[in-house]
Amino acid sequence: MILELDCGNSFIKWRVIHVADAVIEGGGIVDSDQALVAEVAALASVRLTGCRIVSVRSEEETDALCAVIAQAFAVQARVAHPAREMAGVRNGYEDYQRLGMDRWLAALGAFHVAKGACLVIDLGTAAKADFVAADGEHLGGYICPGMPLMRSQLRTHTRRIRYDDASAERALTSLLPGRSTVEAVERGCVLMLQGFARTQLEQARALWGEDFTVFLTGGDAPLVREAVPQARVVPDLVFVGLAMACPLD
Ligand SMILES: Nc1ncnc2c1ncn2[C@@H]1O[C@H](COP(=O)(O)OP(=O)(O)OP(=O)(O)O)[C@@H](O)[C@H]1O
Ligand SMILES: CC(C)(CO)[C@@H](O)C(=O)NCCC(=O)O
Ligand SMILES: [K+]
Repeated sequence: MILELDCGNSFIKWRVIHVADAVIEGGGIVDSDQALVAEVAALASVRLTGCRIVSVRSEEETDALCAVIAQAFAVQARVAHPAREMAGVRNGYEDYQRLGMDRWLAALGAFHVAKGACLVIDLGTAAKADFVAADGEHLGGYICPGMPLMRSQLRTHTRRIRYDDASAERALTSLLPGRSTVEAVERGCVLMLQGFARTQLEQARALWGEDFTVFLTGGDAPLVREAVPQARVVPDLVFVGLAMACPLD
């Protein structure tokens, strides 16, 4: 069994899979290295033979996580690194090392699955879109604040926007104009995300007509599902790319 980690800005997504057949033994989402070790160790009969990591955190934080993994499970983690070209995809950044590894791996995974032009929309702490043409050329993409950042900016920079998580969740049962602060903010931010997703779709149409695949991933993907009904929702798209970048056996 191997441990796979997608280390985002706010959360670490983890899963344990059997290498031979990729059957998933367990998984979860945690907000600290310590919680990660506790959850993985709690998985019955976990015997890890390897670990692969994609991280958008600093080198120091990523190294510290690798050390924690080595200590807890006696495996040396493989960390995915930037590449100019991989699996038929050519990195579109002027400086390929600057492209976020989560974006790069999601693009690799998407092109591998689509076998043609594709648009990846990844909604996490940040909202990201990336474009890969049919010949594998990564055209670049867009980065915007995601739902958590939009919400916290409003809370931070206003005096009178204050509400709790439970009422935030209740507010999203509809997207009608809000009749309370929590409804107005939560629904407004969801409409921003949906607008982001629709605009990316327009860009893809302008580039490729109807001949492309749209992928939707990230923790907040469900919030825009209806706005882009043609999208394939693939929550583990980054893991698909991670397996390609860091093969283990
Ligand atoms: N079980 C969950 N735990 C935490 N967040 C969740 C969960 N399910 C959905 N979410 C949503 O996912 C969002 C975070 O998404 P994600 O985990 O993809 O972010 P991230 O990887 O930390 O950020 P980024 O990819 O931008 O670095 C939060 O806004 C939250 O609303
Ligand atoms: C945009 C984020 C923060 C999203 O996780 C990540 O992909 C990242 O740190 N990227 C580096 C900057 C860039 O991709 O241009
Ligand atoms: K991520």
